[in-house]
Amino acid sequence: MNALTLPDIAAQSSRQALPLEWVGMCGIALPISIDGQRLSAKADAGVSLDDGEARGIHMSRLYLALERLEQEDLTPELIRETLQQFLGSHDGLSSNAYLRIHTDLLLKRPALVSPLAGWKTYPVSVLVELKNGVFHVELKIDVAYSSTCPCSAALARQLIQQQFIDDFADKPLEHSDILGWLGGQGVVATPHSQRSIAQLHIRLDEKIGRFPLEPLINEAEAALGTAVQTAVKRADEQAFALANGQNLMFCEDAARRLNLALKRSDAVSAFHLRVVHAESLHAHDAVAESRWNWRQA
Ligand SMILES: Nc1nc2c(ncn2[C@@H]2O[C@H](COP(=O)(O)OP(=O)(O)OP(=O)(O)O)[C@@H](O)[C@H]2O)c(=O)[nH]1
Repeated sequence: MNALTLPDIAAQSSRQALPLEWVGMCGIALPISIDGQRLSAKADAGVSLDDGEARGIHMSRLYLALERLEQEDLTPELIRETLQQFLGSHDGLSSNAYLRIHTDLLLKRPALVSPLAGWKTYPVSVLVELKNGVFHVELKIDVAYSSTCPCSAALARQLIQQQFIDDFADKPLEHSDILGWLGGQGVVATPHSQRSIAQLHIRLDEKIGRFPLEPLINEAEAALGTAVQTAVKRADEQAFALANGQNLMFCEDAARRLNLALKRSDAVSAFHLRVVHAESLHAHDAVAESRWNWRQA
């Protein structure tokens, strides 16, 4: 037992009386469960420090309030209660509470044709705040997909047409010759495509009871049509080539497709999305953004 009283610096008065918008801890290791899946997460937990005279907040009280999140499945209601606990333990000091949880969701995805499947990770952040008594829940989800440039595809087709003119200028058009030509030397050019990423920042409807991560990812991937694959045999790769050919996309096209898909979702009340095409034509990226009902909280 320590005979001396432990100094409590946080309880002292601040020399510069000034409120602060956010004070807390970032990068706290936290095991969580989402829909029964155990995940490794990092949490950023904070409150406002409204009392400008107070030297500091009580970090340990926020840290300890996170304990419940490792014991129960993560839901908006559980997080709301955690934020209320943040504020309850900072009575007179704080009126706003914040929590950000960053994790990688793991989903098993089937191959396009063969009876195979494999795992994909989706970086996900759950961003919540209890500000002026109003509870906001947002999700950030990254979805990777392939985009084939429609302009490049048209230019490649034109070169193939030119090759056809050159190769068949003085020849009768025989079915077997054309078939062979199409499967070989005729296709002289291919369009460029790139691995692309859709960064979805979604504000959830306040009535939502669970985090609809998998449904939102499925809707985004369906809208794009070219989600990156896991287990791939040649039959799957051929189906992927067809999917790319049927879904030629500029970044603007991808952003518009996602906009329409998210607007259809009952779970979504607002969004700000960003698509990034890591161009193979350029050393820089092609980027488009789209917002709906979006106001910075
Ligand atoms: N406020 C604040 N605390 C910090 C910081 N860095 C480390 N800490 C430490 O976080 C620890 C926990 O703070 P408190 O929650 O106030 O700890 P406590 O006084 O034992 O707990 P309570 O009795 O509940 O107030 C303290 O030892 C602080 O020194 C900082 O930048 N700000």
